[in-house]
Amino acid sequence: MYPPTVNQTKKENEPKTLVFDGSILQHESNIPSQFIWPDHERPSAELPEFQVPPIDLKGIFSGDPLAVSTACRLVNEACKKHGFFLVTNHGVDSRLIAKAHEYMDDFFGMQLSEKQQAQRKIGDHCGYASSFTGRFSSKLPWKETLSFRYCASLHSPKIVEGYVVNVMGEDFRPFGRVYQEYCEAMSTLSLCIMELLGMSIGVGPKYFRDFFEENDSIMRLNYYPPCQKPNETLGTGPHCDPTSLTILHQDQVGGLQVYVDEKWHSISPNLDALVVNIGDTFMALSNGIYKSCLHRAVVNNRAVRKSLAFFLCPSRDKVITPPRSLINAEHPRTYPDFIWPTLLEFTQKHYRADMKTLDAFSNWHQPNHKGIQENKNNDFELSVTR
Ligand SMILES: C=C1C[C@]23C[C@H]1CC[C@H]2[C@]1(C)CCC[C@@](C)(C(=O)O)[C@H]1[C@@H]3C(=O)O
Ligand SMILES: O=C(O)CCC(=O)C(=O)O
Ligand SMILES: [Fe+2]
Repeated sequence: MYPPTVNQTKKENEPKTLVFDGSILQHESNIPSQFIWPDHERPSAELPEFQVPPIDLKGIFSGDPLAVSTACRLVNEACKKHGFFLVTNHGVDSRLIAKAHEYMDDFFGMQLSEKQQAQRKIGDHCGYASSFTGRFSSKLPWKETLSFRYCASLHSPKIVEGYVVNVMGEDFRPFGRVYQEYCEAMSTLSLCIMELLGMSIGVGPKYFRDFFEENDSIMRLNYYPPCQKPNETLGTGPHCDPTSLTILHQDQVGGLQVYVDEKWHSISPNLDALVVNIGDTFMALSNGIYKSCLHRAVVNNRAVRKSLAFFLCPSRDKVITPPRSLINAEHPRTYPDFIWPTLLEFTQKHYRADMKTLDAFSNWHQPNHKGIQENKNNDFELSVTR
């Protein structure tokens, strides 16, 4: 049913994989060509700032009817238009967030050889990766990442802590504990936001929440070293997250940009706020009514930038299908039914996630799906002929 996995291994006559050592490359003015993005995708110097009203969750937690109706209206407007919003008074302990950022400095400040103890394997999404030099051949992101799998199911208690100790050793247990606690806080907040999304679109608090009670999510630490050519590179290229919902905390350096009204806008740092954006899987769950947010991250030539991204994903066996009440003449079925592991595998083995992932996946998953063309410029050479 599925095409053979794209050939991931480098052939012997192919150039040796470039090694991205941020501690060295951050001082280089001669940037390797693999990191240089085409003119039309490069960041522009001056950008309009996007004024987005933060949604105060304090009233939601207390069940204040006026606060709930205001939040539903703001969320509905934002998600129909561009797919992101900010939340404040979110209930996540600021000391936990600060600790998570501190531990990132410790980990990414280590020697490359030490970080590579947690090296991410080809086709897997967990572990340490330095700009995916072994995975993509061009438009490489200027970043190092460390990703964990988080499971809310009671069958996988302390999965993050256990993974960290397993790959990095017992000395890293406090490190693992902080991210275990951080993921638990993100999972709890995600369920509250899923209820809000359900009420805002008119299907009630339960329908969406039920997909994520036992979520099987991804936690990603993004570490962006300074770059001497910040207008020719990108920390993370333009994309929509293939996942369901992303809760992101960016540090005070700033660099997150979202695409709204045909223009890129910068999102100013706010240490007390969390950025929430709709991903492809939730766009499918909402039958295309709520939009997957197109965004990217730029780098700078003076300071390291860090962000903590929690990618909410449904239980592996849940079939992603919108509620019948969201399917009508104005909104016919837009995407096929699928399970998240299939879309995840598509992004890890066949298609570099970008702004057209869900369209490409729909076409690949259900070839007779009308009018959808995969992105020919994608990095993976799709081994399938259709
Ligand atoms: C399921 C995922 C794939 C990526 C991490 C999560 C959600 C976001 C995806 C990603 C960040 C989108 C841009 C391209 C990407 C390759 C990256 O720059 O990291 C994507 C992640 C990935 O495939 O590792
Ligand atoms: O670092 C950021 O601000 C954005 C990162 C991002 O979009 C991602 O990791 O999916
Ligand atoms: Fe993203």
